[in-house]
Amino acid sequence: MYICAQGWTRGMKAVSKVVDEFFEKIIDEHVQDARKQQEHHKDFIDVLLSLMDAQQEAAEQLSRSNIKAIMLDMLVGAMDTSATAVEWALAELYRNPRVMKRVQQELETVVGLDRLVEESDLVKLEYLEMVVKETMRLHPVAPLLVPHESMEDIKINGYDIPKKSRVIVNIWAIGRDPRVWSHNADEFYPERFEGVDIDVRGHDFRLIPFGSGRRGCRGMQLGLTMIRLILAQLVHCFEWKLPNGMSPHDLDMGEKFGLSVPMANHLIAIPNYRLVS
Ligand code: HEM
Repeated sequence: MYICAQGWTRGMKAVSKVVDEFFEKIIDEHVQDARKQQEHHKDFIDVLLSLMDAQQEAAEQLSRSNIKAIMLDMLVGAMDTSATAVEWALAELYRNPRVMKRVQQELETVVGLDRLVEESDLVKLEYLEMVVKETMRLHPVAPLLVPHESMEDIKINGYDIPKKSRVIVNIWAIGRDPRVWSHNADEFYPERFEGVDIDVRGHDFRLIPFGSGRRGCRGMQLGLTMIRLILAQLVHCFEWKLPNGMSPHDLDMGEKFGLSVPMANHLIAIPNYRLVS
């Protein structure tokens, strides 16, 4: 018999029960809305439910448990990642007042100071996009992606990688490699992306914060939009000050290592409203 001394199994079962009830409630609400044929915008759960209904006769049917598993995947993938990226971006902006000024100037030119930034503004905010890329280069949220498995024997750079090897890609190291990013690889310098065709969408292996290929991040578009919009709104609406006369150079940029890498000590700053009304 196995006894879990720390009570982890019991703890995990309790968490799993709470999460399961939460997902059940969301699914029930969607089923009821669909029954009442209420006019509403069809979301992700509606689509999964209609697939489940359409496949009732099929051999491999999508079940309610499958839907809950997909919801859990989405929740886990989405929760910390965007928040961590925004926090790193803000910390770098504090440490680099020149870059902060340029982001604010771009926002003043494109949006002005009498309304909030909207999602439709994002395409015009080119410098902000460079700031997000530079943040993801130096502070990838998942620095080792997630472990992959090679499907075939392959040779890369003279190394034999047998089929079924566990492959871990160190994008943290790629992002700081001077052979890839030149002598100022450790510097936060968004201008390095000016006029250079490097995106974060998995096409260019120098910068793959969302991974690449068919196991790449499913929520990349949502994640990118959230990071850009939240960062733009925070910088546009507020002037930020560090507490107790702290200098930007005293900021602790230490990392807390895990599957995702947030700041070791969370950023604390004081906002001052800066819009006209
Ligand atoms: C800043 C935001 C995000 C970052 C940096 C990020 C990063 C990643 C990375 C690195 C992977 C592993 C890719 C690989 O190993 O090749 C991944 C997988 C995944 N992400 Fe994200 N993610 C973000 C936001 C989101 C959001 C918002 C969602 C969902 C709404 C999401 C859902 C997923 C899912 C479902 C997977 C697993 C894909 C699979 O295994 O097939 N992610 N993400």
